[in-house]
Amino acid sequence: QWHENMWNNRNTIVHLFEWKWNDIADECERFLQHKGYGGVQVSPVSENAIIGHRPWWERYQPVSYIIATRSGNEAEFSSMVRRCNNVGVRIYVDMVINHMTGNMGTVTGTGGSIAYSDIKSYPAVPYNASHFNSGCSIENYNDPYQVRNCALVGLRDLHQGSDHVRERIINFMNHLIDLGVAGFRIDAAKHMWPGDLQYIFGQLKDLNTSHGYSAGRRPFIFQEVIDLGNEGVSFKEYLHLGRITEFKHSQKIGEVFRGLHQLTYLSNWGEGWDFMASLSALVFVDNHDNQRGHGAGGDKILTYKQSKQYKMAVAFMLAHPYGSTRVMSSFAFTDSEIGPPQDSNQNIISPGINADDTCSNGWVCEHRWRQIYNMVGFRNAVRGTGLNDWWSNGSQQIAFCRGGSGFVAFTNGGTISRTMQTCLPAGTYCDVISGNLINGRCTGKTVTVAVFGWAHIQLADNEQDGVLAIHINARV
Ligand SMILES: O=C(NCCCOc1c(-c2ccc(O)c(O)c2)oc2cc(O)cc(O)c2c1=O)[C@@H]1CCCN1C(=O)/C=C/c1ccc(O)c(O)c1
Repeated sequence: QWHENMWNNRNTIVHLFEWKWNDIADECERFLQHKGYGGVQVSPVSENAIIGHRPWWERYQPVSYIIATRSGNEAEFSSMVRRCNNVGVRIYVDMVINHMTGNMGTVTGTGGSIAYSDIKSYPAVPYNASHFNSGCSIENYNDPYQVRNCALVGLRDLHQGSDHVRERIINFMNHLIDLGVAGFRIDAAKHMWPGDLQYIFGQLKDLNTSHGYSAGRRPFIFQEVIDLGNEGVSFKEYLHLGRITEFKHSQKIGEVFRGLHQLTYLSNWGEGWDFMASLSALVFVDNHDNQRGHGAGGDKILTYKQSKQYKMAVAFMLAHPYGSTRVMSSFAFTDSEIGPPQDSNQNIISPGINADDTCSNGWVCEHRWRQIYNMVGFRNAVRGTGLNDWWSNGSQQIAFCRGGSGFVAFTNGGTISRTMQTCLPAGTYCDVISGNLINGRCTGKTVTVAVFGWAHIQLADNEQDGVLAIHINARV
């Protein structure tokens, strides 16, 4: 449950937040497979409440476990999983199983189901009042009982100790496994008892071998446990169940690349910064919630809006061996509630793809930014290596090798202009931050590595990007 079940020349999950299933299938075939992305985290697939202004978080208020949302229906979802698996891109489903909707009287779902949230009746599952916890709402996050047994922001809190609730959840997740998914994000895991989750995960099938998984593969599990170290519930309670989102990584990497800590202190990044063990961590720079500025990590979280620092942070995350990596792919927003780009009938608008491979129609597509997709390629090239030959100028300039397969340099202040050890075999390499290797030529900087790995590295702090990266798969 800690292994992503990706093809071995792939890594990194991209969260295609709010994308439609047909568009994700297209993206797997036309882009993700070619850039070495290993999988896609999709938005919740279960029918959700229709809430007036269509806020992004309406998808986190289930009405049933029918696959019917603004992203598409079951047939479209099933086709997407098949098409993406066929090109080696795995699908991970965002599971909202802690709760159903808020208390909003009679509510209609995106698949047309009706629910009576005031009396905790969800006939399309079916759930009735006996399947929910008592009416308390969470007041004190330092009380682990409240956090699990009371309602999160008033959302109807399911009782995962109930046999019926367990059976409905297990049945839904096993159906998704039948359709070929590789694993699950467990939303609001902190709000469910580890014992209940352990029971549920234990009843999940092995992955469907007709989608290319070897026999006996277990679903990849990554649990959303927001724990910055000061609440009653600790991430430690979930370590034995699967990976866990490491929000400290998101918070601290934002602080570092905003200049609040000098790069030289990144020399012990990971467990040295009080993060959880690397093999337990799912890491990211921002996520769908905290990119809006009021989630975990506060206003220091870097997003597409601070593009230079954001690309440096993503590049560092992908260059460093710590954790299993996830790249955020957003729609543009100014208002923190607003949902995805939609037409006059409130249908989600598909991203347009420009001639330069960027997106239009209100989609940011960070995963299509050259500095980001090329670092996904870097992470593939250095697979299996550690971090070695760390260098720093003692403040805002650092560089390191990944085995003998890759080299990166960062400056967050001042110009690097010196001969450095790149650990790479002699040859001519393309800097994959400033350009691509196309038809045997570098469209950006070229780095000539001499014998014993020495090369002159030039990186000014007024350049478009404060990063330089070379690796064995970008060698002229
Ligand atoms: O002000 C809000 N919420 C209160 C503060 C955020 O609390 C929420 C947390 C939350 C926040 C901090 C924690 O330490 C924690 O344990 C939980 O997790 C959720 C998970 C859901 O599936 C659905 C939700 O509505 C929430 C949520 O409201 C607005 C309006 C309602 C939705 N929402 C939001 O802001 C929605 C946020 C949201 C939605 C989905 C997520 O997966 C998520 O992490 C956050």
